[in-house]
Amino acid sequence: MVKIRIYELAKELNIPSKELVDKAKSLGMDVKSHMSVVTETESNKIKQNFVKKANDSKSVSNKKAVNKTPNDELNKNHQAQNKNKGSQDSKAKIKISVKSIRKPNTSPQNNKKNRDNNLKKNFKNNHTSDNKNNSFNKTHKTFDAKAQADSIKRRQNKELYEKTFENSSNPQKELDKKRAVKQKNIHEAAKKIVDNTNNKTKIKLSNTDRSNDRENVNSSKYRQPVNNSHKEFTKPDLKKENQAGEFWKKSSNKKKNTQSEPTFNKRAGHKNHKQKIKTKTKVAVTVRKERPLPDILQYTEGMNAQDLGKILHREPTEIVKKLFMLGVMTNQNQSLDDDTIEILATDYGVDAQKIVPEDIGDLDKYFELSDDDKKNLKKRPPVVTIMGHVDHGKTTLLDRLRHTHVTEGEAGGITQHIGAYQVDINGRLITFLDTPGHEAFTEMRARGADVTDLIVLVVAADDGVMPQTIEAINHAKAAKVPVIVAVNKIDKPGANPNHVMEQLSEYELIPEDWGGNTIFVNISAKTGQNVDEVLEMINLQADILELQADPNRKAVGTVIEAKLDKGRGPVATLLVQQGTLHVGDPLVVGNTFGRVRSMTNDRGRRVKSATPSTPVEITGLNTVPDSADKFVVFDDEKTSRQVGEERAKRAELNDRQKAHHVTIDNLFDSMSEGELKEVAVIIKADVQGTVEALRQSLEKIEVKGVRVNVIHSAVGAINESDVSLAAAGNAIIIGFNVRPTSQAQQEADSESVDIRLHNVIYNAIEEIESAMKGMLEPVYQEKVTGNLTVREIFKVSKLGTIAGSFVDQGFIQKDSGVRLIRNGVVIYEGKLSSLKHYKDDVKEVKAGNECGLMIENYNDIKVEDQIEAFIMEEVSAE
Ligand SMILES: Nc1nc2c(ncn2[C@@H]2O[C@H](COP(=O)(O)OP(=O)(O)OP(=O)(O)O)[C@@H](O)[C@H]2O)c(=O)[nH]1
Repeated sequence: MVKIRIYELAKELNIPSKELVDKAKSLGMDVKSHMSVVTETESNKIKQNFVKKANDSKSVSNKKAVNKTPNDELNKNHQAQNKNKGSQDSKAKIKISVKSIRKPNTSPQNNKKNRDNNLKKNFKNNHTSDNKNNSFNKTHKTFDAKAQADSIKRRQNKELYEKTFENSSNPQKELDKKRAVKQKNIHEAAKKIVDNTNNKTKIKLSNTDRSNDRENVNSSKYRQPVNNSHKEFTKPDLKKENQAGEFWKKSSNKKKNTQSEPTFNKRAGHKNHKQKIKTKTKVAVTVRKERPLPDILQYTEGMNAQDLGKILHREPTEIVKKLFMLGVMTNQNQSLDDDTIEILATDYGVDAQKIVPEDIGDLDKYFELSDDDKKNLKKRPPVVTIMGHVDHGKTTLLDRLRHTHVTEGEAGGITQHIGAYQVDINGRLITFLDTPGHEAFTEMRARGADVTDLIVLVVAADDGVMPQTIEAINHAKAAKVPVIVAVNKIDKPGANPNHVMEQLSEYELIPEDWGGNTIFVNISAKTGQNVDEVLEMINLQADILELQADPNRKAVGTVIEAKLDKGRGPVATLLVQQGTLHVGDPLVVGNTFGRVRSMTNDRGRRVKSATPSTPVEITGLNTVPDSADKFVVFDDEKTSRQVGEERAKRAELNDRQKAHHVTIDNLFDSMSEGELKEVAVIIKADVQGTVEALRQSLEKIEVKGVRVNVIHSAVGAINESDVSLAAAGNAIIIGFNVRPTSQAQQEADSESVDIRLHNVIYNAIEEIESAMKGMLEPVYQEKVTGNLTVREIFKVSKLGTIAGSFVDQGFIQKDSGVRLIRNGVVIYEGKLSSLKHYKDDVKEVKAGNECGLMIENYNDIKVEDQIEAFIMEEVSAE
């Protein structure tokens, strides 16, 4: 037996299952639900029952169709309506859900209202048709049931809708809350940015700001201008969202230069975040608050607008603008002269003060005594150098002094050669430089170290004045150092001290006994006779010289000698000239620096300090200095390092430049620069007669303001001593019938000493004279070269007046000066602008020729005018 389920049958009959269940129950069938089964018979019974109903209604509708009544129309409409309604309902199901998602503003109440209206309408229509037509009533019942089902569905949907929105109302509220918080954060962040900008202090964002910003950026989606507050709960409409993102991106970009507007999407937000930082940086620069001007504009030479801007607390552009307004066209990097800076300062209403940077590399300034130093001056031992001719007994005398007064009384004391030593005579110290002879002395002088206070000139009584004696005298004179003459070897049988006195008188060393002021002591270095008297005389002379120094200040002095010791490193003998040198003192020595690590005196004893005129050997320098280098003690090692390095740098530069000495070629340059008021000359000749003749001739040369000073003249070859003297005294060596020794030539080359060799006296004299005169400022003299007569005038509108002239006398040149003379009166003086012979440009037109000439910037030339042509000629100084 075929059985059929209620819902299948309902489907077949196109009626709701429930209606069918009810019907089946009314027909007495055992049916409980739509899942209940009915037999085929029962099924047919139900079908028949429904078909009958349907036929009934069909017959009614057919009848109505024949007599088309308004009710039919209405029914038709009703059916159509219902049909539509059905489809609308099904759509409504979707619509509700969609609407609930997309258009939450369409409130449930509104929906309910609409649906109720529809229902009412349906009821109204149905009610009307019920009154009119019973069959319709039956149909209505069907529709009524359907409407009920729809109603239930709608209710369910409504509940679902409400439930959904009820549930969603909480997150919505939370979102609203969050949104409010984010909004607040944005405002705070914005406020911070503004504050930061105003304060100028903070360009970069703090972490907090950044995190806030990030949040703000994220929160931007909560700030969408969407009226539909439920949008977040729908399936995102990506297209729209992207559009919105683009919108916000754009709008954010637009607002980039104002304040940051959180962007829609995160990436854009991140990008914008960076832009925000940039924007803030930019803003911070532009709204920089001006700092007050300083009271004084302290500037150094060559400052530019940028440097001045920093000092004045102004933008360099402002400085440039201001200078422009003051009539100075410049840029930010261009150096400004002192006057411009002063004017600028005045314009700003501040005082200008130029600061001359201190030359840290200059050691000489530390040798100058301040007023304080002068208050502390105390007597100091004299520094003595022994000079004299070979074998006259210099070394013997030094040894005698050393052993008599140095090692004496110091059992086991080892005399150490450190280049200088001190002797004690009656409680007074005398410092002797240990290298005898004038070479070392001159070498020191040549290097700018005048450490010697006194010279002891040793002359052997049996030998008399010899060439090196004279050299020594000249060196002493050049150094302006007083001389004490020690006439030595008086113990020798052939000794003749008086003869020595006589000889020396010729060199302006006249004994006191003879009315002069030179101290003479007759001694025997070998026996020690009168050696102490020499020492006493030295002290006497020192008293006359009033040798003083300030022992309280920081030490300065000179290197006597220096070497590299294998075990101790650089070792230098220093002569303290001012102040007191202590172990541990940071110092600069020449072009090196260091700290006094150890200090030893001339007797090999360790000492902790050294007072003025004391020679000490020190260790602790970085490199070996040169003899005659100066040393200066500084406050700290940092400064000494700085100065030492600066000096080393300069020395390197100087090495590259050749030492400048006076030569015949640069003689006049030196004279006109004011370096020279006298030309120092050394004369060496083959015979004494020539030496004298040259000396006298040279000394007679008369050139305004300058004279020749023969600092040394002697017979013999030009030797190293001559060269070193010339180097020290900036002298020119003139050799007559003599040649320099190879060593002297080498030294002259290295020291750039000019040696001039002659064999005709006149030539030697003329060379010096012309060198002195020839480089004088050139004097120009006018020389008239020709006379012309103007014979014709050609006036050319674009050029001016061309004077057709005849050269009566001499010549006229293109670069000649011309005078236009009319009736014996000079009308105009100027230059030619063109000179032609016929149509050709020429350089010169001679007498007897015609020419066409034009005078520069002058056209008032008339026929019969005379033209005088002249040139300026250089004439040599008288
Ligand atoms: N009789 C005598 N001989 C002396 C005296 N002084 C030096 N002599 C001797 O003269 C010689 C030369 O003496 P030095 O002291 O070497 O002379 P110097 O001037 O130092 O010589 P150089 O170093 O060559 O320049 C030596 O043999 C000495 O012994 C003296 O007073 N009397």
